[in-house]
Amino acid sequence: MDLVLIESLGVDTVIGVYDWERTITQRLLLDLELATDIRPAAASDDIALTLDYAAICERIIAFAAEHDVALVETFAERLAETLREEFAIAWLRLTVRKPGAVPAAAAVGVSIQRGRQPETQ
Ligand SMILES: Nc1nc2c(c(=O)[nH]1)N=C([C@H](O)[C@@H](O)CO)CN2
Repeated sequence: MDLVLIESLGVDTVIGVYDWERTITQRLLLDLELATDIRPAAASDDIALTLDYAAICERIIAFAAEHDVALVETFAERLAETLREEFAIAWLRLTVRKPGAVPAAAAVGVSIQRGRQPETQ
């Protein structure tokens, strides 16, 4: 299985369960592993035949700016659904970290996998 990677993408969004969190934006850090067969793009050197990580980052940043939820779980689930609808992603692992939410921890968050993991060839 081939993966397109996005590591530590910083996005700003309104997120949190407490009243004070409804009045500010907070930064989330996202890691994504996106399954796709990279061989057609590699053979032709054509961006149209792979997942364009720049376009996906841009979409994620816009998604974060226009959404407002309480839980990181909700953010992760809705983002994964949106990306799978809009891009040809067979399977993804999405990790959402909320740095500073718990002062004693470097970050807290969730990691989800959605879709069908392609067979390794
Ligand atoms: N499993 C979760 N636990 C908590 C969340 C969350 O989104 N998922 N959120 C909070 C608060 O918003 C916290 O991040 C504020 O510091 C608490 N627990």
